Amino acid sequence: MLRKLPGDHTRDLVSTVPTQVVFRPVVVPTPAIVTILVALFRALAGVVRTVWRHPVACLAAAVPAGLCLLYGWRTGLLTPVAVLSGLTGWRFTHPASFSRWVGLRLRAWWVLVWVYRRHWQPVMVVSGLAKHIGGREYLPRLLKVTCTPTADMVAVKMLAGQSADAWQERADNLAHGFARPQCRVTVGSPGRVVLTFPRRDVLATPIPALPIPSVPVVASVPIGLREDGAPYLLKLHGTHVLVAGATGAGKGSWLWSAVRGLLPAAAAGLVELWALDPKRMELSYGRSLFGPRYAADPADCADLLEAAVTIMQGRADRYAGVQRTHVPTVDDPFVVVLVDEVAFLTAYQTDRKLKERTLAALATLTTQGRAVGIAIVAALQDPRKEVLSIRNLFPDKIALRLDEPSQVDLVLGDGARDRGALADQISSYPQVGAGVGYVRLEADPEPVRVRAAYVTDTDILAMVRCYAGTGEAR
Ligand SMILES: Nc1ncnc2c1ncn2[C@@H]1O[C@H](COP(=O)(O)OP(=O)(O)OP(=O)(O)O)[C@@H](O)[C@H]1O
Repeated sequence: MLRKLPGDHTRDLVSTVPTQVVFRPVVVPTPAIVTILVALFRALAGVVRTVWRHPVACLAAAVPAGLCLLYGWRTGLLTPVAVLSGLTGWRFTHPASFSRWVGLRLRAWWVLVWVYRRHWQPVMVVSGLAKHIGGREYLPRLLKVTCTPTADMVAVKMLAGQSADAWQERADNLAHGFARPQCRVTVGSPGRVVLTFPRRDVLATPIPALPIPSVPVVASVPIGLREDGAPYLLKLHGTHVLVAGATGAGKGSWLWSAVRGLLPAAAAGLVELWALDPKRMELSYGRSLFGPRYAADPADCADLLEAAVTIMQGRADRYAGVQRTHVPTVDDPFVVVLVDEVAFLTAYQTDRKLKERTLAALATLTTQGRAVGIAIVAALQDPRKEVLSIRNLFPDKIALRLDEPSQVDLVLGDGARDRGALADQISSYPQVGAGVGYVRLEADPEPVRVRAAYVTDTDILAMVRCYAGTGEAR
């Protein structure tokens, strides 16, 4: 109407204020039969849609109703009673499968209706994700809610032309709007985002040291848990990992969890664990696991790194034109060089020559080592470029508790904090926050929140008792 007669629209104006123009709706007289037919069609479409979307719920209502009509209310009542008793029995005998097939689905339906759909319009409008154009309101579409044991996942179709960044910037508004502690926004398929609202933090309490793998594992090592409760495996073979975190952030638990996971492979000769421990306070505790490949003095550390470079070059010469990737074997084991507080060897090293040797060896290993089976796992307190100029040579990064918001992007790369990596907000209370961090892998820009298991001194002593001598030169 307005498009056909552009001059007419002022006739329908009800009020204008500087920020808002309100139109009186245009009333078109319609014959009653048309209105009735439209209403009937809508009702029918609604019934078909409901049956299509919720077949089980419809069946659950239809069967007792049908039995009631055919055989009376006593028989009709029998079905829901039998179903309820069955469900109760299932709930108590197999809680895990009940939760997966029934509990979480019921919960998803309930939070869809009671939380997300009920508050959708006001939250979208107030957070600025809805749009008003020509007096009409356009809302992003709430597609589906699924529940995991720890979080609600809300799939959303964005408005045409909207970007995921706009949602990431309003993650805080969404969390408060739906009364959830946090909201993380991830990109689904084009035009869609998934909002993850954690209900309970599975990472809020320390995770005891994980069992030592029963078989040698090399590629991905069990480290701890992800925020969705799934086990977290850290890929080490074919990459290098930088773990950055303020003092007391729990960097040690990442290093020790990696060592613990690799011990069977080291015992089988498929992995060599090398340790550089300039502070002498971390890896020295399990020193006998590393045999002669342990160094604490900066000069010894530089020697050890150069020895790794020599191995790397030897392998590169042998592999050239023969093989392009490394396969761990007893003759060519996967070499994992653990470096605690790498800044002691680089930025804080006063001997310039030593510092240059160390940096050159680290840079050579991080640029050329992964294809020939050498990985560096380095821990660092201060992530500034002046402290570790080669930090970008580490493909995979982990940000544990950091002191300032700006440090998050320094560690994980631009935009990581906007994508939900709130490493500066991790609790400094060790019980709650030590070992917790955000992981950003080379292959995936979405940061994942993870907690490393806590390998205590007692666990390390037990590891030493079982595996001492593992690192002796073969
Ligand atoms: N994964 C963990 N879960 C629970 N508590 C932990 C964990 N990791 C470490 N802690 C606790 O936090 C304290 C500090 O840990 P840790 O020494 O590993 O930190 P750090 O980051 O290496 O600190 P620094 O850089 O000062 O050496 C430990 O003494 C321990 O009590």
